[in-house]
Amino acid sequence: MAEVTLAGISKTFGQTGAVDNVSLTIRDGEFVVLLGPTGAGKTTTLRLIAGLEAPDAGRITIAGRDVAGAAPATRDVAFVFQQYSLYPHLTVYENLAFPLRSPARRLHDAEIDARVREVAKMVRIDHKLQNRSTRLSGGEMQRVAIGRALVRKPAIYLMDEPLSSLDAKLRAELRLELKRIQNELGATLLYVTHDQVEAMTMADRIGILAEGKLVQIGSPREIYSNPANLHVAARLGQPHINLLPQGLLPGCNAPAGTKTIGARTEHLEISASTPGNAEIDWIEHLGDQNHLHIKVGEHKLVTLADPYLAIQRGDRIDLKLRNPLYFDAGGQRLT
Ligand SMILES: Nc1ncnc2c1ncn2[C@@H]1O[C@H](COP(=O)(O)OP(=O)(O)OP(=O)(O)O)[C@@H](O)[C@H]1O
Repeated sequence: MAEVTLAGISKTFGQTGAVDNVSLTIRDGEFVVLLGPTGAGKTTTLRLIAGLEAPDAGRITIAGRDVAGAAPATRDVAFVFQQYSLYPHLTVYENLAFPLRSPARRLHDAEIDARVREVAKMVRIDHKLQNRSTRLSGGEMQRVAIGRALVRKPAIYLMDEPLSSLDAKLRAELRLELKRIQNELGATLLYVTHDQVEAMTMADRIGILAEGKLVQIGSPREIYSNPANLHVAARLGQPHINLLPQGLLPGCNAPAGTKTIGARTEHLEISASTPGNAEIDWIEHLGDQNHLHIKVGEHKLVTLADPYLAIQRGDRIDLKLRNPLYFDAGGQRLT
């Protein structure tokens, strides 16, 4: 595995800026997740590294080698796409073996066989090796697609929302497995998603992309607790961070220039009180937790609560802030 660097990479398509001056190092053995809304430039970044697009400006190195002008096949990367893209006429075994059969590799059949069986076990598809790839469930097909990337040991794995077409249960399962496999292999991996749970649970570092720019990069904890601006704060956290005007709630010590207060569940203190400064507008019961919808005058906010909290719709409460996040008029974080 190897380190991959992007230095000042930009790419436009006609009038559309897709990637704007992005600099990023994916360290050897690191799992980096690019998180951003649709159109943020995530896929384009992967395609630039793979050599499927050429940058307008900037430099990409893979294992220390400048890859400008190098064809995709010579870049030593493995790409997993959102859709399974398996060879339908081949068995699972042959799909997995395919990348190893290239004449340039000159691998013996015994070596290929050993590697295919090893990877099939890793992605837990070893019991279906002789099945036609079309006779598999969606989750199994995606395991094979991931396995087909893993049979090779490239400098970097590039994965573009590989779990997004699966149902929630399978996604959660494969998320864990992918992280385990990456750990076992010590693989360098750049993974694109717009799913914050995937980013939080798998990444060593998360890079937040917005309109082609890398707005912030850091560990999941850093990005969650220390967002650089409103955009980043709004990308992580469930329910979404509440954005309130300065002065609406008591209990904060806002620095000069504060325009907006960012309050997540852990930044809010609730106590039953009449008359109180807020009212419970609605309660959503999710089983293991409740979402409390709270009205403060004209403003509405949402917070998580213990399902055993003795509170009902229409109750008056006292709502106070506890070390919330502060943002200026331009949306930049103030500390
Ligand atoms: N081949 C292309 N031709 C023209 N415009 C393109 C092309 N590829 C991407 N774009 C544009 O570049 C911008 C970034 O696209 P990109 O696919 O990288 O975003 P993304 O973050 O991966 O989005 P998504 O989550 O929807 O996949 C978008 O505005 C998109 O329309």
